[in-house]
Amino acid sequence: KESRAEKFQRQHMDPDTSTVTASYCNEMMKRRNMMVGQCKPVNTFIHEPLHKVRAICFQGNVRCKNGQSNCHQSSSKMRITDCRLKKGSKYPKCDYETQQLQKSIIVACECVQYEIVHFDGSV
Ligand SMILES: Nc1ncnc2c1ncn2[C@@H]1O[C@H](C(=O)NS(=O)(=O)C[C@H]2[C@@H](O)[C@H](n3ccc(=O)[nH]c3=O)O[C@@H]2CO)[C@@H](O)[C@H]1O
Repeated sequence: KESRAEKFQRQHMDPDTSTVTASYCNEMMKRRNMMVGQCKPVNTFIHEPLHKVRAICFQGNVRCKNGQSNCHQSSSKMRITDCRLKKGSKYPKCDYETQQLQKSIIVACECVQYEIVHFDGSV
C-alpha cells in the first residue's frame, strides 16, 4: 500500500521539469493517476529537488487549513505548476489549465521520519 509520503511525491513532486507546456497538467494529472474515479479539482506540482522540499519541514511553522499545527511555509519561493480543472470539464474528460508560478508553499509534515504527507497550499 502507498504511504502518505509516497502519495505526496506521486501527486506533487516533479523535480525534473523546469519549464512546462500548456498540456503539462493534462498529461501529468493522468500520468500520476489523479483522474481515477473523478477529476481532482486542484493540484500543484513542485519543480524543486526533494531534499529542498523536505527541508521545509524545518522552516516557518504555520497553522494548517484543517487547524492542525504541523504545517510549514517555505522560506523561499519555489517553482511550481498549478493545475486547475477547467469550467465545464466533465469526468472522464478532465481538462486542466496549466499555470507555472514561483511561490512560497505550505506543506504538512509528520514525525514518522519527519516526512511530508500533505500539500496545504501556496502564498
Ligand atoms: N495538517 C495535516 N497533517 C497531516 N495530514 C493532513 C493535514 N491536513 C490534511 N491532511 C491530509 O492530507 C490528505 C489530503 O489529501 N489533503 S487535501 O486537502 O485533500 C490535499 C489538497 C492538495 O492535494 C490539493 N491542493 C490544494 C491547494 C493547492 O494550492 N494545491 C494543491 O495541490 O488539493 C487538495 C484539496 O485541497 C488527507 O488525507 C488529509 O487527511
